[in-house]
Amino acid sequence: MPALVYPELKPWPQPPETTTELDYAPLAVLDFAKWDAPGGKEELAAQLKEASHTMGFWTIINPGIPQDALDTQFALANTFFTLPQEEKEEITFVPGESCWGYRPPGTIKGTEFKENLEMVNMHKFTEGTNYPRHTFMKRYEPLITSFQKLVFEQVINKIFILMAIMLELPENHFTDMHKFEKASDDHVRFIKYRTRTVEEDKAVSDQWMAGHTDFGSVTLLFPQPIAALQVRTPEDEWKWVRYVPGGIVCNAADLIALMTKNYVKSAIHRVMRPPPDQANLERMGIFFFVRPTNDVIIKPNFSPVLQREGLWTKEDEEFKDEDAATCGEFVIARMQNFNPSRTKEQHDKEVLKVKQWEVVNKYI
Ligand SMILES: O=C(O)CCC(=O)C(=O)O
Ligand SMILES: [Fe+2]
Repeated sequence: MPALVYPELKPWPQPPETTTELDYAPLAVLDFAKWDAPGGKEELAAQLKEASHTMGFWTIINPGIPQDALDTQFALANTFFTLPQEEKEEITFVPGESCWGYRPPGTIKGTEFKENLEMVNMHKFTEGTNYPRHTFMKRYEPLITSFQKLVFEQVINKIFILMAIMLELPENHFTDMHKFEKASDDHVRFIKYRTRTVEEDKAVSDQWMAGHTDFGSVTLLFPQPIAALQVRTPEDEWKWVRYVPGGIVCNAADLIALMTKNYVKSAIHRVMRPPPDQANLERMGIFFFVRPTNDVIIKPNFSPVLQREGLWTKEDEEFKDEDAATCGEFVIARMQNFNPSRTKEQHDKEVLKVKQWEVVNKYI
């Protein structure tokens, strides 16, 4: 058991669930225990079709990740954030250049207030990748990599198989574009949110992270009970994302939306002050940001579903691979374009052009 192999890791006791009645988003709950049952995959694909086309968010239960493996990752995150500041800052984000390593609390865009979060981004540790890593993280490489591989096999590959089924494509259509062993910007993020007083939060309209979309294909948020995440619904309302015990919250992101002509929605989401019974508790988040491999060309992917929906056009048919951007180029351009010290207004005005694609950063 990993926890016994690394006794020095400080456990992160998960706080109790909120008892506050919140205005929750109606998110589909996909039960992966049905995967091998007759018709199970088809049933799950139908659920994902509806969820990804409307909310862009869904929850997966019974994902096949043992609780002790999750507990160990939370303990790793907790131990990392209690390191002396200079050790955390050994590898630090370079704004406009890279987002690997640690990001200390910054100043909230356009204000004099400090963020209440710190984060660390860990690129997957695969052959041939040479991204900077903390000495601390290197010590735990086998633990980190075995967890990431397990999540890839048990959850990520299955999401992409379901997406292929729902779009009436061969099952390997999206899994061929997402390979753990191949170069891509797949990474895991740990975020620790500290509490703030009512007055401090009031000054920032209770917002802990501005509304945004994610850059890649899909993002996973591992189970944690503090209510803080909100999703922007198709009706343009903010709704809370409900914690489902053992459930992994998933959202679709920009690249999968581009490839499916926005059939799959890249949902805007944000993080807010938790309800009163949880507002005095720190929040630890562990995320898996999944991105296509660097060589994948960003282009509209044909699907009979898109065709029937009238989303497939003559231009899509005539799309030329030669002048198209790859996912590697796209992700680098977006990462370099992201400058945490830039104000929301500056970001909003900018349209980033990556070859044929135009992307607007949405910060709301
Ligand atoms: O803390 C959360 O639940 C969401 C964080 C998030 O959206 C992000 O890091 O992109
Ligand atoms: Fe996000």
